[in-house]
Amino acid sequence: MTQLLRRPFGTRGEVHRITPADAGWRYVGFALHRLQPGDEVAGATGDREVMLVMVEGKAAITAAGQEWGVLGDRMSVFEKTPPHCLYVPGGQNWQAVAETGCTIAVCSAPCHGGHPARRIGPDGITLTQRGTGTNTRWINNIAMEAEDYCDSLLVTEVFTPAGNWSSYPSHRHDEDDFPRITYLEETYYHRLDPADGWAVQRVYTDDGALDEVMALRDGDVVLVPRGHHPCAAPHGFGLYYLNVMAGPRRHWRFVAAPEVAHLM
Ligand SMILES: O=C(O)C[C@@H](O)[C@H](O)C(=O)CO
Repeated sequence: MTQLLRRPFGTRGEVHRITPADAGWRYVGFALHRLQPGDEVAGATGDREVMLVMVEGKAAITAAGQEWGVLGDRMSVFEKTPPHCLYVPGGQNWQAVAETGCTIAVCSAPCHGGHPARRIGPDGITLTQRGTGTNTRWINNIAMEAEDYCDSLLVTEVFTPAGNWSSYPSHRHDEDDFPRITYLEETYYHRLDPADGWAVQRVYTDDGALDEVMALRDGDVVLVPRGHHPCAAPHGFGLYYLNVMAGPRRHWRFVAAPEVAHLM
């Protein structure tokens, strides 16, 4: 069975690489680069579209035959300011040269050639409250359904205050039966504040065939191939994550877990 919890495999350069082949699924790819000033990273999109997310720090970006200047602003995700991102369609090259220490996420999914390269954020991304009480969390929609920037990628950031839950009430999006539910694979890139903290994510199906409860550390990635996927941040530790979802259609429709359906 695919290992769902992925620790970073390095501290500089590429530290995560999730490919569909490695994950045992068909759509979502996720890589993460941690660069020092002057470091370079480059890629070719091929038959996939890519969303470059400046998670932290600044880098000069060239992509799709254009210079996009220095992208990035916040030096810590916990500043909670909106991210600078760049959408790069299939069949293009991209390159980033770090201006400061920086963390760049490369979110990818199959493309159909429908969208041009473009900057996304920080303008137009507004931190928005979702949920109430201890289920309050704060969302930066980078490219969800309402943002028609991509062929198949859905990308969002979530800030879960210490002591709260998110991706909750538990829900799944693992069947292709639109409009009731859509099939979307998903990755979570997790960060903790302070960084020596921890949080918890459970990935489980209604029949219990999949049921994993994972202790998350700063910088971990979790794969959600199916099932419900709630997160909890303990008192004292704020949780940030970057979600990437993709599937055969670009709609996020989910079904609640039976035990929490009344909370929806
Ligand atoms: O609402 C949240 O707390 C985050 C979720 O939207 C998350 O992106 C997810 O669970 C997607 O299915």
